[in-house]
Amino acid sequence: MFRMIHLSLPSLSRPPQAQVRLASLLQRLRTDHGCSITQVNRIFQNHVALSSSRKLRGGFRTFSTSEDFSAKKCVPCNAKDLRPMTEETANELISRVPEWNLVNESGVLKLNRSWKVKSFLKGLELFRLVAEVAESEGHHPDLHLVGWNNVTIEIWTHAVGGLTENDFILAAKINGLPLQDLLRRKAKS
Ligand SMILES: C[C@H](O)[C@H](O)[C@H]1CNC2=NC(N)=NC(=O)C2=N1
Repeated sequence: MFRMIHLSLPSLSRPPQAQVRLASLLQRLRTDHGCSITQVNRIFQNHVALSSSRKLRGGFRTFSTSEDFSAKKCVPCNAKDLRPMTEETANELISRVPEWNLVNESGVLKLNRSWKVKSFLKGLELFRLVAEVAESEGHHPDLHLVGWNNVTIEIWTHAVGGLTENDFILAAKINGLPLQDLLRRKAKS
């Protein structure tokens, strides 16, 4: 059973004091919330990001710092406590999905990446491979194929109007697809 722990988390942007406060906070997780040592260690090892939602007032979602996003599974987007992440958190995570860009489209944060494919049909084949991953994750990208060979994929969580960890998981899984044969060779510089 997933239990949301509402804690006023110290800002991690000022490491020295925050680390001390964080250590005592983690002690409180054990004493006040009955977390086991294993649970506390898992929270400590993970990057803890403040939820951007006022309603959660210091609630938090953890983003694994070590685990590769492609090894994770998306969660249903209709989960009640799902909130868009802050731009600060997105900027911390973007380096974990190489070749993807973080864009802010009229206030909505999205991930996007473009490819040049060999042909229109290869573009549709790329869409099919991506669609298989999306369907298995229950999380879907916006697909664009323009000028016959220019593919752009945008990923964001429509249910919350911004980015969640699901988007980074889907981007990482798309990075793992065998797309090489569909793509035009980069012109020799
Ligand atoms: C219940 C299920 O999670 C929703 O219908 C999913 C389907 N795929 C989705 N994909 C994306 N990108 N955003 C969503 O909000 C979303 N919602």
